[in-house]
Amino acid sequence: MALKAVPIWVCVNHIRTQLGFTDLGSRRSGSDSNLRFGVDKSREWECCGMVLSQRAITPVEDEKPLAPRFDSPGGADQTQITESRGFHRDLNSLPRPLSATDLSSSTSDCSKVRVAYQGIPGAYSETAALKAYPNCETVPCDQFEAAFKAVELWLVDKAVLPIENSVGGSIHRNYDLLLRHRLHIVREVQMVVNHCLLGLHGVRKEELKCVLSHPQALAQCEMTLHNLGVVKVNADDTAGAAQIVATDGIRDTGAVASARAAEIYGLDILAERIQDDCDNITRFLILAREPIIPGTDRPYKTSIVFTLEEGPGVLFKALAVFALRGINLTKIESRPQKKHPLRVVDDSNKGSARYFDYLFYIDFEASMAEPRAQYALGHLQEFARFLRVLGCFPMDTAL
Ligand SMILES: O=C(O)C(=O)C[C@]1(C(=O)O)C=C[C@@H](O)C=C1
Repeated sequence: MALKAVPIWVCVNHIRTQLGFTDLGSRRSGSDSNLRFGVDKSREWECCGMVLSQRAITPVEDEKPLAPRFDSPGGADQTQITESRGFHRDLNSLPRPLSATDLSSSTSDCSKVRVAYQGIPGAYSETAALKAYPNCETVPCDQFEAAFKAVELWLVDKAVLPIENSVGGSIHRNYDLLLRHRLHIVREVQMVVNHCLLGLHGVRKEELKCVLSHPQALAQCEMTLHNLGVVKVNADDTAGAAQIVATDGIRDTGAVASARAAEIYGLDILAERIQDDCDNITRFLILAREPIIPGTDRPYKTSIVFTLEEGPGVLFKALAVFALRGINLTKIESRPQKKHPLRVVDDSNKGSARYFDYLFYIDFEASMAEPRAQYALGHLQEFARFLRVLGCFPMDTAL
């Protein structure tokens, strides 16, 4: 497998303190892993340096060589040197370093952004993409996996991913995808989701026998659908359900979807705001190939994932690194480690014990530009077996 330098490589000096740590097993300190109130600053910087070297190079399967340029007397030599190291062959072709202007423009001038989402036009994920980037071009994908791949293959700039809902809870599969892929969370979007019951023109809701929708949407309308006495049928996404109802033309089948989907697929809205909780909010993440440069100009959140050793109080210690620094946690999620779901711990007196092995996902309210966040992660690194920063991004405070 070839190694290829990605654009982030040139940004590393600008984001020294802000990026994630990966695979920290080999760096763990054998010394003090007890809680303490201060940390050694030099150590924090050291671990960031380690991260940068790991983040600078991403393995790719299909490296396309850059054409060498000989526009200066030293050009050929320079090209040979960089080629032999397997890095950039042409330093002039490197992307320019990101600046604070890039960060602010990425949220305002969105005209050329292409955003992949799972579903078809009219899906809530598409609306979330348009909320984040009002002038963006939305690109439908059949699966979430395809949306991730579209970003990785440079077919689109970003992907939007529903991650949790105020009624249905976490979308676990999407947590797993975050870890499996190497994209960065660059933004979050919180959106009120008002579900409608849709049907063919002239149908009354009492006539419906069957209702199609995305499982999350069906779960969010559990009581309404139960009271209607309909059979719930899963569809890939809410807009896809509306499309099926429209194209199949079955009068006793409805869909739970958005008002926008009703308009797109020419269906009647039989009932509005049918979700069980009127404050039905879904949180979406926007993912990109490169992280943003975190600031302190507004409230930021940082998302991390880590694993811990087995033992009493380890999770307590992990969470205390934030509490000790007055950092608020907004989310904690645990997922099984799919490749190593069980950990065997040998206790020579009592034989070996088998434990479920977990990944912990945490969102905390602080920017990686803040020393307290850097210290907290340096501290966590002391007893985490693995730690990765999934992204640091502005909090969505507008609803
Ligand atoms: O099916 C859609 O329209 C989606 O965008 C998916 C999705 C989800 O996965 O949670 C998004 C928002 C709503 O919570 C319901 C469904």
